[in-house]
Amino acid sequence: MNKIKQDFSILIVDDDKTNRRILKELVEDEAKVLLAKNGTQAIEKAVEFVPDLIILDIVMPDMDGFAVIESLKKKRETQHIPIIFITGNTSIEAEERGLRLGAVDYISKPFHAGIVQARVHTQLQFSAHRKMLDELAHYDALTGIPNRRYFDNVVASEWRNCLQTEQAITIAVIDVDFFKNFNDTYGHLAGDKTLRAVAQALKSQMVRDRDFVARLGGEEFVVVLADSDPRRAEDVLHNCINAVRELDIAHAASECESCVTISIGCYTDFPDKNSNPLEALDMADKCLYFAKDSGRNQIHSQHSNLEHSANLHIV
Ligand SMILES: Nc1nc2c(ncn2[C@@H]2O[C@H](COP(=O)(O)OP(=O)(O)OP(=O)(O)O)[C@@H](O)[C@H]2O)c(=O)[nH]1
Repeated sequence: MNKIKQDFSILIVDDDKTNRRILKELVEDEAKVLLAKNGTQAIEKAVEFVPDLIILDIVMPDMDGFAVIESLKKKRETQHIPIIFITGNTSIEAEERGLRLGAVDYISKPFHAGIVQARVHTQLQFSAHRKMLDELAHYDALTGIPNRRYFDNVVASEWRNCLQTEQAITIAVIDVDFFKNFNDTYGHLAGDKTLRAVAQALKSQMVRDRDFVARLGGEEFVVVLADSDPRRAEDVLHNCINAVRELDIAHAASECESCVTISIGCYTDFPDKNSNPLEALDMADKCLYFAKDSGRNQIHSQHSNLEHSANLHIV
């Protein structure tokens, strides 16, 4: 059996210290092991570390394994984590309940070491495939940053968060200036290299955990700044413009500068029940056209209920 080589982690949840130690020894060749001795600790560690697999005991004081799995399946950040029950409860009813609650496997104690290892190995292989599919589905192949699909998920969930917390959300659409001319002058491969460099420059400005940048397609990128003061959002976007200029990629065919630059359309909204992220994206896109019409290499920003609209030139 080939060991899984990727960086995996497994959370072992058992109230019995000896069981925790034995299980740890069985799986530690395949993955980094985290330990929890009760249900509360298990949930805390699952949320904090989001392990690739959880091995869960059922009979524990205070909170049993069924309550733990129910709680984990309700949380967005942990609901996808596969869970194997390992338990002394050998009844058919318990096994059926565990599987119906979403466990991927059910192993009875006393367990056979080789069987535990084989089943854990199988689940880690599934995890490896899931990760690969997730990568393909959510990341842009050229630049390595999140893609349009990932953006759609993030903006929808951040919109809901900001609606609940009554915080502002900023969506900014970013376009590389005169990129067709760039390709025509320097070739498509140089164009690809530039898109990768621009993506990294934008990513380097996403300094807070929730700051998000994705490639929308072609030479267009999008930034989401949730729970962010509009002034801070504008600062971040200024920094994006400067970071791209500082790449200092020659662009002899640009009609606004001698190096590669970007234009940004920025829309800030306080979400309410009548607004939605797609409309906000559309507004940001309209702002982008203003920025382009006004000479490119600049931000045009608008705020929904602040009656504020401005062109911010970068020198
Ligand atoms: N190298 C490269 N070029 C791409 C890629 N995707 C889109 N493009 C090119 O990006 C260019 C976009 O051209 P336009 O939409 O006319 O935009 P522009 O030339 O930047 O003009 P403005 O937006 O008005 O400044 C086209 O030439 C596309 O072929 C890609 O993945 N790699």
